[in-house]
Amino acid sequence: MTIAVPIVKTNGTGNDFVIVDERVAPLDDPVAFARRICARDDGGLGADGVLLVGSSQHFDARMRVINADGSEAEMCGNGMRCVARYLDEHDGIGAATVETLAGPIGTRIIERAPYRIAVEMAEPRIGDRIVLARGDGGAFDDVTPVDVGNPHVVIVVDDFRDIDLAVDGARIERDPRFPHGTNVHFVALRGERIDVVHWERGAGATQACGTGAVAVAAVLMASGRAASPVMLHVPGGLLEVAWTPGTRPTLVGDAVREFERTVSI
Ligand SMILES: N[C@@H](CCC[C@H](N)C(=O)O)C(=O)O
Repeated sequence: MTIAVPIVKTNGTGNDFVIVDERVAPLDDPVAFARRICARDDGGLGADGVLLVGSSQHFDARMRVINADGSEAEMCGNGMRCVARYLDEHDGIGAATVETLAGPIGTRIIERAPYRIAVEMAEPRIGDRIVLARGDGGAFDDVTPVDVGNPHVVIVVDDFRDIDLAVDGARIERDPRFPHGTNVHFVALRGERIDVVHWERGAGATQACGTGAVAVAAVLMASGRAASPVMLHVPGGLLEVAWTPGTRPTLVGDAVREFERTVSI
């Protein structure tokens, strides 16, 4: 039997998602759906993941995050802005609290034309600095694991020419030191300017990663290399993170609705 599923294609700073409102169209097999719809060739729409919006007993809604490879993530910062816009447009909720596997997350619409949204993220837990081997026999010596509800490593390098994102990112994502896999962020500091490129667990290279932006900002602030609020230049644009240790950080960025349609599965 073929089922018609209404979807919204959306992105936050270029990190792109397919939203399915499970309150309207529950999916039997979200993993298979994500793998098919996220494929950038082979007949898919192309996306970094699927965001499932559902009802929550205690909060305004629930968001589940299924990566392009079908794995489930605890949280997604850019995706949360897209869901916040969806809840604003479809449910009339401008300030939502959304249940996730990383706990309840608060959202607030700052502007609507164009959409600019603040997300109150989970407080980052910064691990001890470690060294990781590079593919060429050298080492990355400025590596910090950070938990933002989902796992990240922040690697500061002198120059992006020193890395091969696909090779180094994929290897570190599966390094046995990170039993649940990890998102990987390479950071280059150029005076006041902070550039970041991302390799996401379950999705590969992405234009932006919101939880990753919080991880990067937290590491740079905690080590005295940046002060709040931090502006991060990522491939898809700019992300802003404000944080005072001991509180929850705020991530601010856009939320773009690309198109809505019904797909048959
Ligand atoms: N793009 C996201 C993070 C999505 C989940 C991630 N790939 C994981 O597996 O943890 C963001 O904006 O935070």
